[in-house]
Amino acid sequence: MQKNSALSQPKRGELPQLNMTANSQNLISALRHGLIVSCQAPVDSPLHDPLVIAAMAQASVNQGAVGVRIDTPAHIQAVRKQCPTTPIIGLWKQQIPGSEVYITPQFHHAQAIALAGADIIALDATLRQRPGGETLSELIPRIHAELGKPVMADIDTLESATAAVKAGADVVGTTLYGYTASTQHLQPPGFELLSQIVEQLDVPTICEGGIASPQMAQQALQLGADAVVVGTAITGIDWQVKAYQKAMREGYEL
Ligand SMILES: CC(=O)N[C@H](C=O)[C@@H](O)[C@H](O)[C@H](O)COP(=O)(O)O
Repeated sequence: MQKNSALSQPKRGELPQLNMTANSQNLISALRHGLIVSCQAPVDSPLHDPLVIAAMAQASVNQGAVGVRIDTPAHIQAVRKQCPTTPIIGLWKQQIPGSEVYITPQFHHAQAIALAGADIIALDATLRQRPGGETLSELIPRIHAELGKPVMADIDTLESATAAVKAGADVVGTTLYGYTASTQHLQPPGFELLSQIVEQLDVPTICEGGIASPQMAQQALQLGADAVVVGTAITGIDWQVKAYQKAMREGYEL
């Protein structure tokens, strides 16, 4: 794997001064055609613990994951400590009253996850109104200029992907396909959306959401994804056990 200078660690509380273009390119090539494991857990789960999340991240890296996707500053900090050179896509899920945007909604959330050690800042890049009124085309350049970090735009449609690229996103991800009012009738993974982005936009694209088997991850690459994020199918014990339980109970009661 190419040595990624962007991943060298700044001193605590410091943000690195980076050449954004070189930084983004290094990161994208470090992730190329690889598996990124999303190590997250529901807040009411015993797995929602920095040490547990860091152990899941380390286990993923040991088996060949090229990066991890991590929620909250505390978990990012723990993973950064455990896996000093692993690319971390960081986010911070925050529900803000009156807004549907919850993945890294505002600049100060991006700043907190950058300081915690994230290499790439993932944020909601749907066309929905952001809390605080900051637009995507203000937020992304601000993250570049003040935090020196590339941005992964979590989109739901081709329109939002196009707007994100125009706003300066370094990578787009199909993360929110199926999770917004305009896409809730659709079932992830967003393979059709992925194909449209690959055909129509010139931007590195990550297939994320609903990848439930190695074969599906393979299919995403064949459709042109630059990398694939898998969460629930690998690290989602709570969700998986619930699904098994439900299906078995239903089958038994029939
Ligand atoms: C929609 C949303 O909030 N997605 C989140 C984004 O970080 C996570 O809850 C997902 O687990 C992640 O996107 C990976 O997807 P899947 O777990 O389906 O492999």
